[in-house]
Amino acid sequence: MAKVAALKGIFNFRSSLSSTPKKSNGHGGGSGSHTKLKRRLSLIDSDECAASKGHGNGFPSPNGTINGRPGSKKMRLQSARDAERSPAKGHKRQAPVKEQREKLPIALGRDAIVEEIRRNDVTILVGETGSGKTTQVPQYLLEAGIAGDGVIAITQPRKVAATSLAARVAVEQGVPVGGLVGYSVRFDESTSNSTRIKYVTDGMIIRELLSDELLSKYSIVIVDEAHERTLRTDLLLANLKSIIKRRNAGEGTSKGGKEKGRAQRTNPLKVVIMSATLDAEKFSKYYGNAKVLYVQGRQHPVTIYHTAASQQDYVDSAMRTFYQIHTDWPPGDVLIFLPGQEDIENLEKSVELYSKRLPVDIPGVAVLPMYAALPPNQQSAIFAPAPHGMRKCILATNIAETSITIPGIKYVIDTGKCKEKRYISRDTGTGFDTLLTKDITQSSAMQRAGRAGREGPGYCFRLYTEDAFKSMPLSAEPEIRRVTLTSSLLQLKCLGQDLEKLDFIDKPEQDSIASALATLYLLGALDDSKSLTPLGRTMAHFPLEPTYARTLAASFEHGCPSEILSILSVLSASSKLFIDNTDTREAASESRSKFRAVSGDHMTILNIVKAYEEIREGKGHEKGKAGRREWCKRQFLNERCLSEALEIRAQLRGVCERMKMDWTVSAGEGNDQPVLKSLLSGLVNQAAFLQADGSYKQIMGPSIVKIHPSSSLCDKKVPVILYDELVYTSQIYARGVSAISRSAVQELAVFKRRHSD
Ligand SMILES: Nc1ncnc2c1ncn2[C@@H]1O[C@H](COP(=O)(O)OP(=O)(O)OP(=O)(O)O)[C@@H](O)[C@H]1O
Repeated sequence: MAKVAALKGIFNFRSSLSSTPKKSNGHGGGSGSHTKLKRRLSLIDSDECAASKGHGNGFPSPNGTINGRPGSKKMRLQSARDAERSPAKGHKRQAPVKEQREKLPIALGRDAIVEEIRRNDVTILVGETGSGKTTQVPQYLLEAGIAGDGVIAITQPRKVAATSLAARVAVEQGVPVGGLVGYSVRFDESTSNSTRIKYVTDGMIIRELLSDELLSKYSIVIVDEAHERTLRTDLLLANLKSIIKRRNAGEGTSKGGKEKGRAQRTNPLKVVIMSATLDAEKFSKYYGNAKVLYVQGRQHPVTIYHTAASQQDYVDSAMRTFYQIHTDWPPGDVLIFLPGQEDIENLEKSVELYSKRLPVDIPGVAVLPMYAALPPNQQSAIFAPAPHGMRKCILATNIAETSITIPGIKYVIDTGKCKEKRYISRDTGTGFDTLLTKDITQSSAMQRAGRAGREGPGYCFRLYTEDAFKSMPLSAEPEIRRVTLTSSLLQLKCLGQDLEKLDFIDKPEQDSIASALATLYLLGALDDSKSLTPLGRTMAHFPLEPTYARTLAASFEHGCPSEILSILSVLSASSKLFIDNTDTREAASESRSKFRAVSGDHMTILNIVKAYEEIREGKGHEKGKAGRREWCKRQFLNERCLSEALEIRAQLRGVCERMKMDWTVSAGEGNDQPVLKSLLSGLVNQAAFLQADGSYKQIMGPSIVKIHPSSSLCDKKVPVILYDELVYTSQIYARGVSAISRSAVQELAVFKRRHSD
């Protein structure tokens, strides 16, 4: 015990975390160490995660309740205490899956849910996190025969949720994944003719619309986590609305004359909208007053703590809170929510550093990062049990916020921050998305807390005050109102639909629509009458942003798809290739000089990919994974980016093959011009002329930009540049820069004249 006390001294919890509890939930009688923690944290009871809560939280009123497993507050606290008294309980052997299924709160409402969905075209189902919506509802519907001969699709905003849910439901059904239960996510599918329950990302089902506009193979589409309001979910909701009208004999809503209509139906569609934190009324109205069902209760309680004062340095607070849990609390893994990769990497280093200083009688820590840019095999590592005797500490972005159950998680630490995509408009009428760190919403906070308490009682430590929680907006602004619509507009054009006319739950801004139209016109995907061109149709087949899809299409004209695929794969990876900061810039530049191409950064990227491939093939001195990592480190390159890029490239090559486009064609060693011309076709909006004072002026915009110090062209003066992105600091910098030829500039000038006529 003396050792532990000394350890706490090292971490020196802030006074804001050391204040007296504001309000106790009454389960303070546990171990001495637990009492100490309570003194440091302001302890409040969780309303939004409590077992029997059905109202008072801004969500469902009990009126529509069809099911309940209403544990009293006393009962909940009792079970939490039990867990603390016998720490081993957190790791107890799970009951057989059949028993687990029957114990879920949703199980009591099974018949009522099935009956309501049988009777209605559209049903909205709201139930607490962990009540069993996502895993059970599809199985109930299949077992009740409601799906007929069709497939039941369950959409998810994220890949990892779709694949892990399919795995879980396959276990529950006692079948292998890809048989009765399957999944389909970007570039990865596991289904067969016998698949009847299919977990699918919202992006994939939108893509399926391109080949089957009525989604005719599905008899039921369940839109899960609808509260997230991703752009793709909103697109799907709008399409489902019109598909129901067309497939269900023109009735469209869940009310009125349906019995008569039903007799004439051949292949009707049912839609179920689900979430734990949903504005049910809004969705109900949107679907013609669709029926709303509430599933009350959660299987295990989650106790929530807020800090007494706000935390300036959330990464540091997360680290201290983690070690407080690790040294004081019973066994159980910890999930920490952070906004992005950079914070995750920083915290990973700190947690690992301190774990080496733990006294011998304190268990070790297994730190696992979890963010979108990680390769799938590293993402799935979080689902494996911690090595014997260790505590798992998962550092995640909001990729782990909804839907998933991570075995072993008992504690959640919520920093209250996330990254949100936002559209920055330009005066040219076009714009781009950028990621901004911001405070989360109440809905996110509840979802994050809901990742604990899935296998037993859980605890959520919020690194923000209760007042801060109360002043958060209930849910995020729908993506359709804040991100660029270019990609979606292109997909809709392929479906023969008009973004302006589609019946969205929230309409997009006129400016965003105009900007998306302008960009697609510039890229040649639309003609003067806003109609889709054959080029636009080809572009839509590539799972790339339209600018890059245009570049790829152009590379086939210029005879260099092989090179362009390598470059675009790096640019499409979720993390940056160059590890770059002011301190190491000179050393990095020197060690990378051997890859440097005269024309600039794009050809340099190509040289790096080629060198990395040789290392992977074992041609260098560096062997194995560790050797590759060491090689990258020496050149200040990010290995994660390169390995992800090779995966992306393989997937894109597959798409080209399916479209009978020969991606093996190459311009040949040192032949930069075709590659740069192809890039210019896509990045037409991202070019600038040299000015007399050495700065550059955008061709398609008003801004004066400088070349970023990290660029290989930083101290060169070239007549025209094209760039990947602009970075706003004290001035505007162009990053990822290449020099383009005068003839290419002339082509661009002609293009610009034509555009402004
Ligand atoms: N992979 C898994 N391993 C172990 N148990 C699981 C797994 N997936 C789900 N469960 C169990 O099933 C319960 C219900 O999960 P499900 O995802 O269906 O709930 P939900 O109501 O959809 O929750 P959410 O709103 O958070 O998505 C979990 O709380 C957990 O007990």
